[in-house]
Amino acid sequence: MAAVKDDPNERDAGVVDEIVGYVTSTPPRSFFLFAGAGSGKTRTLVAVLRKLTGVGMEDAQVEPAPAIRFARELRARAQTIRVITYTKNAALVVTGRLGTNDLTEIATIHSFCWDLISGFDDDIREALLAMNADALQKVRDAAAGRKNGPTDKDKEKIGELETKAAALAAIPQFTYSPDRKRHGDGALNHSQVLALASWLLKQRPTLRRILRDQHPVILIDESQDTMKGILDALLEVVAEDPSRLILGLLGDHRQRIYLDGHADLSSMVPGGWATPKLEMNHRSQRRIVDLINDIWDSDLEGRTQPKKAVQQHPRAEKSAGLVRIFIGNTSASAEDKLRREALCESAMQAATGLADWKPGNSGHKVLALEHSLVARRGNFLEIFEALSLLDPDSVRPDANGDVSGPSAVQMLLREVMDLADCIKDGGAPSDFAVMEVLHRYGRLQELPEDGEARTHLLKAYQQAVENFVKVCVKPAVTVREVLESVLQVGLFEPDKRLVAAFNNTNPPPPAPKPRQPEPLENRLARGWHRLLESPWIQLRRFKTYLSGKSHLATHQVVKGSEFDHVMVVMDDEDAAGNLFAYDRLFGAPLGDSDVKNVEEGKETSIDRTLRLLYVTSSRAKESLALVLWAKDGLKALEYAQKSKWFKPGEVLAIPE
Ligand SMILES: Nc1ncnc2c1ncn2[C@@H]1O[C@H](COP(=O)(O)OP(=O)(O)OP(=O)(O)O)[C@@H](O)[C@H]1O
Repeated sequence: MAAVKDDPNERDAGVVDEIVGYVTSTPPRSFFLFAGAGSGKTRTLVAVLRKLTGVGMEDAQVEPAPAIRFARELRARAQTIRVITYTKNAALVVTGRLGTNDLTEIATIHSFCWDLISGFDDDIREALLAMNADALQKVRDAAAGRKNGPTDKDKEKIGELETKAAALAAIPQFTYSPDRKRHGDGALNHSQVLALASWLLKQRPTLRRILRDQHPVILIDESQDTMKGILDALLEVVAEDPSRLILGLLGDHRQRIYLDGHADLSSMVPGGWATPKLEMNHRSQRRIVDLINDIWDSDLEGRTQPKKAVQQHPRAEKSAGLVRIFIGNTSASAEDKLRREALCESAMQAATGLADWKPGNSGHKVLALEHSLVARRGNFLEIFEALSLLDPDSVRPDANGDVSGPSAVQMLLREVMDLADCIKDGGAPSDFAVMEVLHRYGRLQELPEDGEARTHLLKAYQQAVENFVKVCVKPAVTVREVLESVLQVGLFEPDKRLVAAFNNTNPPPPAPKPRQPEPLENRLARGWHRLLESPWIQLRRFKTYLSGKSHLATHQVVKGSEFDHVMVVMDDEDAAGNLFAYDRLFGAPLGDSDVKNVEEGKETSIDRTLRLLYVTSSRAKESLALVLWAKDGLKALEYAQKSKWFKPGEVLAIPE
């Protein structure tokens, strides 16, 4: 026992038992676990679940009696502990580490909410009708308030909502269609399911009772980003009978990056709750842990969020780490920025002596603020822009890994790409590999029964594959050229929209003027044209990016991940929108809306950007390069040199 107590790496060793104690004590206590970056939340969560359920603890020497009793009661009452994660991936990680455990259910908030409400079709209908009636009332009130009476738009909206009410009243059954594959009146999407669950939890005592009867403990990971509405509803259920439902919130307010979450969850935690804390950062070297502590602890003009937080400690053996910040003027051209960012990577290679930092090497992760900035850095901007015109929602990878590109181009991204994978180093692919791909997509199963026709088609396939290989290895080959070899004999089954676009020889319509609306068909026509004329190689790069395997990512998507070496590119000029403003963390004056928000005590761009910088910087285990393209590079450089965030020698100009 003494050894654990004296070991600085074990300063959080008692937290698991502390939490188990809160859950199993009489009366039990809900809790908020302050768990900072790299503090081992998942490990803590898994250890708590093991102890509470006894599953996976069979070899443990002494099992505390209250925990044994608690597990026995769960089983006797057919109850489970419910764990809500932020992403599907996080649910898989927790399930994987926990192993088979019939006393826990781990899933995302959407699954949790749907499990809770599915089957209650009458209640769902009533809730949807009530929400629709609220929306209708708002539009009617606004229309009634107009000097010249309701506008045509008001009338149209009122008509739409009335029609929707009639349609809702006629739906017998509701389903959840998260992947947007099922359509129809009764198909509910992500946000509807969340809104319905919080509405029903607030309005239906029976549902609250069912929840308590099924799950006496609900643990929510990443609670700082969990949708406000659901969290509020659950807090109300707990307040109604604190001994029958225990809520355990795991979170780090410094890492809140989505606007769905509560602005300051930690200060909303009810008085009687326990607030255990994890103080270790097991992930990063000391230099990085010191930096993120200092980032959070800074007094910046325009900051409204409190500095309240647990100071983190690195592991004893992680006493090193390297940090650099490179600063230049954002007026540099896009090409110049890319070239000079590569010089920053080389400078990191020289400073660390590691080939992982070689420009373009996948040993380090490059983070840009926006997907199109990533696409430019990854050299797939043309494809990215073309596909964004076709379906903007399907091209931006999210933390769930659910995004797979526009549905009309799936054949290119899956079948054709898999066939291209058979070509090794420009040589002819093996017949076996090609057959395997054709089989995977059902093409061999669909061959005609008749022997002659079958042989004929197989020969045509063979010829098409030969043409395909020849085209693919050509430098600068376009998507159109590659597609031609596939479409000629119908090697795979294409989407009708893809074929129509391929056969369309009309020139594309011109791009609209900035901020002018564009008819959908024009946008699609431009997207198709651009896609077909783009370099084929870019489609591969785009696919790698979508799958999360690229060495490039956006700032937001890497939440929860960790990498040995990280480069964070900060460029307000390039990033559309004014939610974030890195310049202002380095001495640039506040914007008008910031000044107004400070006066009103509301969140500012400084608050949001500071949290994002906290998240990105804390992903690095060994070394971290911050690259700032500032409006006034010289001023920002001077500011950074004086800032307590950096040590002498860490602040450099971006090499020319
Ligand atoms: N008790 C521990 N001893 C040693 N290593 C640990 C311990 N707990 C966690 N780690 C390691 O530290 C790293 C960070 O852990 P983890 O990813 O679970 O942190 P986290 O709390 O989820 O962080 P974040 O909120 O920043 O994503 C991982 O590599 C993990 O394996």
